[in-house]
Amino acid sequence: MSDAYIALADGRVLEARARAPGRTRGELVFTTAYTGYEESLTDPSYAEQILTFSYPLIGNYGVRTERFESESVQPRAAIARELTDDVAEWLTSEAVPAVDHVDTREIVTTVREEGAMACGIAAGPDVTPEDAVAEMEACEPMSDHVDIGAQVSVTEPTVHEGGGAADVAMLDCGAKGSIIASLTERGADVHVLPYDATPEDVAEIDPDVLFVSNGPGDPENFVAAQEVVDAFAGDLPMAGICLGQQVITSALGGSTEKMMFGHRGVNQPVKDLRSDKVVMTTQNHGYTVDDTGPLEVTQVNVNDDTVEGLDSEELDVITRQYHPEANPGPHDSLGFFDEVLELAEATPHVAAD
Ligand SMILES: NC(=O)CC[C@H](N)C(=O)O
Repeated sequence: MSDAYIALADGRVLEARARAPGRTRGELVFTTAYTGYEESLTDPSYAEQILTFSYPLIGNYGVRTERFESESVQPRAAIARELTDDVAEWLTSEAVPAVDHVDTREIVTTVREEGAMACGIAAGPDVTPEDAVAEMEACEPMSDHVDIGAQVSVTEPTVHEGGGAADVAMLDCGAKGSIIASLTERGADVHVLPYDATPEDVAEIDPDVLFVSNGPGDPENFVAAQEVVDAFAGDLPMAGICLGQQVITSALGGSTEKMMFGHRGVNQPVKDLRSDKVVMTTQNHGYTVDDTGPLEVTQVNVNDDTVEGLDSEELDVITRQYHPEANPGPHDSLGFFDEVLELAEATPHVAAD
């Protein structure tokens, strides 16, 4: 008898071992990252998802809060071939269900062939396969989580001082801590605003650059952030990472679409079209820009040609689909933050009309 079950939308129920008890549901995704489980498990972009690790052993170098990207565990549940006691205890204390002793290759190939899908988990003494199926059946599509920003954003404006080299107004749609740190380390003061901040809130800061953070779910649901981008387009330099790229593009007249299973890992090759160089990048996204609107494609994914970087000299915009802050992952693309600071210093302060 198993003490954990994973129910998939295609009707299968997999047996597993409970490592942190509970019942839950979410969109089933996988990451191929072989390190960085603490960063992934605290990345707010994983809200409402169940994260499968394709790397078989997760937890082999402990759990340290210095490596966290936010204050809590963000995916609804974790699945691995083998979770160490350290990770199991951490997830138990955070009340996030976790299971292991399951064939994660089967889960990964299923998601690759059928797409990210609804999933239910039931773990702990006395659970039944039907419990997991009931969870899976109650799982809503990601785009139905219309106010997902409220789960991951600050509720009050917060300032992170970096020395006053520039004032960055950041719309916090679920920002990773290391994105803020990458800006403060370069001397910027980062004024973090709630995901539903208004153009007036941004104008009050009188920033040098508007930054739209990463975040979970469907970018089309971040309506307030799109309104802010629209209000300042052409007047204020802008930058964004991941959801930030998607929100900026949509607000400027482009559009996004859902990918079949997305990109999650630390070895995604990205080609810069201007220098012809390829760098390795960290990624975590399930949507992609399909119509770039007024923005020009500067970087593409070598595997599938999806848009990885955009800019507009006229509008003073630079964005990345991947994660240049590289937590976890290769440091090839850290220079993006220098470009953001250059953008910030290039233009005098303006206020919203
Ligand atoms: N890391 C992110 O910002 C993810 C963006 C968006 N939620 C997606 O899945 O595409």
